[in-house]
Amino acid sequence: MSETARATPAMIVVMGVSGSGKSTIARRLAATLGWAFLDGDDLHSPASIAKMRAGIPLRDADRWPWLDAIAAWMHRELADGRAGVVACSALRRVYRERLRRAGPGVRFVYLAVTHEALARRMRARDHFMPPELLGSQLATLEEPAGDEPALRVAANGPVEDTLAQVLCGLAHQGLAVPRRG
Ligand SMILES: Nc1ncnc2c1ncn2[C@@H]1O[C@H](COP(=O)(O)OP(=O)(O)OP(=O)(O)O)[C@@H](O)[C@H]1O
Ligand SMILES: O=C(O)[C@H](O)[C@@H](O)[C@H](O)[C@H](O)CO
Repeated sequence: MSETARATPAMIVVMGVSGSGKSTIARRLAATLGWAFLDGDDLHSPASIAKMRAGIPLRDADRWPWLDAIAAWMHRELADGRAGVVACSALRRVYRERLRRAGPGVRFVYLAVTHEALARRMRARDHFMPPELLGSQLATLEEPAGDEPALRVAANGPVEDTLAQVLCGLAHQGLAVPRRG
């Protein structure tokens, strides 16, 4: 890792549609690296949670204040010199651009999962997000383009495989090494 990379704390946003494994992978990644962790789901307004629970997709107007609250958390952590990991859908490019305002260290890990695996995972869990919203999630998703600071990971397999791929990809970019001991 270069000294420059070491000097600028990283803020990794684990992104993707509902059921792709963002919360699971982001939490594990933060624990492995010893970095701060935020689950973006915890910052949704009660009104947004009620909407999703009722099977109504969020709209841009619902998401902007939420994304700004997440960006504010990332900005505070970076300003205090702390690296972090955030779970946030960040489905559209404009949402990612908004999150990147938090600071130069913001990067994305995109969990790419097949429609079938997503539907299976969403049916299997107990969560406010109903499986019926998967269609609108996929319709809204704009996969990160080549000019965005994003690592794409195929995340159809077991959690441990996905985590290993993420760590390997980040290490390749000189971004993160698991803490020792
Ligand atoms: N490779 C994998 N990576 C992450 N999660 C996986 C994987 N395989 C299976 N799962 C399971 O998929 C489910 C969905 O994971 P999780 O809740 O982390 O997704 P999410 O993207 O945060 O969803 P949401 O945005 O709706 O909160 C969990 O029950 C998790 O254990
Ligand atoms: O951006 C969105 O459409 C939604 O906010 C969802 O993706 C949720 O945050 C979450 O992932 C649900 O569990």
